Amino acid sequence: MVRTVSAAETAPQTYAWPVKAEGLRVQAGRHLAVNGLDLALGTGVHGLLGPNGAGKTTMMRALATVVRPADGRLELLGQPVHTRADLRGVRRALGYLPQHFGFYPRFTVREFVEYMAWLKEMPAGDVPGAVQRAIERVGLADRADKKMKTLSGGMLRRVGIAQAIVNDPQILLLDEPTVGLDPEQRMTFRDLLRELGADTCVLVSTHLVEDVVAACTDVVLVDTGRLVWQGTPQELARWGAAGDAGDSPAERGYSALLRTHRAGTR
Ligand SMILES: Nc1ncnc2c1ncn2[C@@H]1O[C@H](COP(=O)(O)OP(=O)(O)OP(=O)(O)O)[C@@H](O)[C@H]1O
Repeated sequence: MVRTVSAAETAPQTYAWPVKAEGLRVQAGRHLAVNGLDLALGTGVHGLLGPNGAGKTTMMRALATVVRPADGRLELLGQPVHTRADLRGVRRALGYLPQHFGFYPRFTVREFVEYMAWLKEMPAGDVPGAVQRAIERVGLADRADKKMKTLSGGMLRRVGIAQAIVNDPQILLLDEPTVGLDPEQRMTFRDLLRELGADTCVLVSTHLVEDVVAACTDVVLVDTGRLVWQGTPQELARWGAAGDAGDSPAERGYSALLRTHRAGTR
């Protein structure tokens, strides 16, 4: 299949970071869930770690432009999105799997992914091929014409990943994509992540430190709405000591960094 290359893709890149946040503050209801976040993300797979309530979902929602920041700066693909700018161009280049995504249960997998491709304003001629490829990449080709309501939880999650990648996004945001995936599918998904990270800025939130070690080039650790630490999975593993909680060097590194951060903020 020959993919149509948009003008945006051939234009010279004028920004240093696909994602750049400075002093970002984002409300979740009345709560300031992201509270002064500084972050720069390049091409690659960034694993977003942090305890429950750290602000990961709220941060993803701001990056996906579904919630406007309360304060600070946020630039996506070099374009400020914290202002009232026209976001259509940026949104066309985004892929987003929310923590909970809605769908019409009577749609087939193919109809749903097509519908999302249409919402992302993909050229009509590109849609059927792109949809088929996205469905194949998540291993659901044999279910493509089954209704969404007949799928298992793990399969639905994979449809969610398919809709997020259908437009070959430049920024891909995946909020807990591996929830409900069986071990075999998690391995396949890690391969897909590595493949996508070659030319895309991928941010993937998870509670599974082992997934981050296996598939991410970079780790982003957040707590109480702020960046605690950023580095490679190998550096994360070096932070842990024998007394830290966890079953692997990276899990112990995670515990050690959070402990140190919390001691410093008390
Ligand atoms: N609608 C809301 N109203 C008030 N507080 C909220 C709302 N949504 C989220 N919060 C609070 O904001 C904080 C951050 O929530 P968020 O869902 O972003 O965290 P998270 O890191 O994704 O957590 P988890 O790992 O549990 O998914 C939490 O303290 C949460 O209780």
